[in-house]
Amino acid sequence: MIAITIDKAEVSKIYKSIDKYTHKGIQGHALLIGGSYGKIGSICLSSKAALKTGCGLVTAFIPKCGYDIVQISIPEVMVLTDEKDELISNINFEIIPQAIGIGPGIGQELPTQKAFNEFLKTNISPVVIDADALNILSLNKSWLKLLHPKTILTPHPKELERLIGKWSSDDEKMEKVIAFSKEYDLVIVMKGAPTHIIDGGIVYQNSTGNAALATAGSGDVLTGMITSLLAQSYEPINAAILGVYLHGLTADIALPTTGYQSFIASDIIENIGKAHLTLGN
Ligand SMILES: NC(=O)C1=CN([C@@H]2O[C@H](COP(=O)(O)OP(=O)(O)OC[C@H]3O[C@@H](n4cnc5c(N)ncnc54)[C@H](OP(=O)(O)O)[C@@H]3O)[C@@H](O)[C@H]2O)[C@@H](O)CC1
Ligand SMILES: Nc1ncnc2c1ncn2[C@@H]1O[C@H](COP(=O)(O)OP(=O)(O)O)[C@@H](O)[C@H]1O
Ligand SMILES: [Mg+2]
Repeated sequence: MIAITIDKAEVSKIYKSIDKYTHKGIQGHALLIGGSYGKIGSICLSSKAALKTGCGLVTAFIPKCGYDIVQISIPEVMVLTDEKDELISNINFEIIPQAIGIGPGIGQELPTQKAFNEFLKTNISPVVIDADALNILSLNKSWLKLLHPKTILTPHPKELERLIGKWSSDDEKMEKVIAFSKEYDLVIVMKGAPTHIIDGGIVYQNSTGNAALATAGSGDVLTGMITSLLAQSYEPINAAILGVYLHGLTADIALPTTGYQSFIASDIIENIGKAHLTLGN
């Protein structure tokens, strides 16, 4: 096993500054798929985080009940809706996104499981899989074979346990995740304090972030950030590394003004610009 610390020196090697003559068409189009009745906020957070991380265009695919919510809270984001009001039942779109993030707030209802299966069978874009989309995979483990190489999975500890089963020590957990990553050729963002990223036999350990991130929606924001970087043509492992680093850095930057208690997921989004500025333009 090779262990690498994700710090400023490591991230500077992969960071791409913005070309003076770029335009929104070149900056990449990210599609965020998720949300259900009562959890539209998750996709608002992911979509806004994607835009603030630098991709040129963002579309959210949500159930109908979220239409006004997303359009009013983030006018920069385009919206496509499912035919159902309260959940996603048929993931159907004509745009060609450079990256897709799927799962925040999507729920695990049977029609949503079916829609996710159909999506996995037909999708051709690089993907980040999070939250309930991970839980749906755990309920249907044979679908793991449908994932393209280097698909990014972003489980928190409970989601990870549902995917790979229980462990009795940190060493055993790492062994199991490495084996899982190798078996399906996946990039695993193993969220926690600290977050590790596992790509086969290489384990990256993040150095940014703090307990202020223990707040609702902070993972939804991370999904938007990594999807945005994928859409900007970062290789999957580099999108995961840079996304996790910047996400943690926002909390380190904000902490002196927010303290741990009042920091919320929107504060991550507010501080993405300052985090970027520590690396370049
Ligand atoms: N505003 C919105 O719309 C929001 C919508 N959201 C959406 O809600 C959906 C459900 O997602 P979810 O993660 O809340 O539920 P779930 O998978 O059951 O996991 C919870 C359990 O996991 C554990 N656990 C978690 N972290 C851990 C850690 N670091 N370390 C250790 N344990 C940890 C812990 O288990 P316990 O320790 O209690 O056994 C906890 O009870 C999903 O689609 C998501 O996107 C949310 O993002 C919130 C904002
Ligand atoms: N104590 C902590 N220290 C550092 N990072 C944390 C801590 N608690 C949570 N995080 C980070 O916050 C995020 C939480 O993700 P997740 O549990 O999916 O949140 P949600 O589903 O509410 O959006 C992860 O990136 C995790 O690493
Ligand atoms: Mg989550």
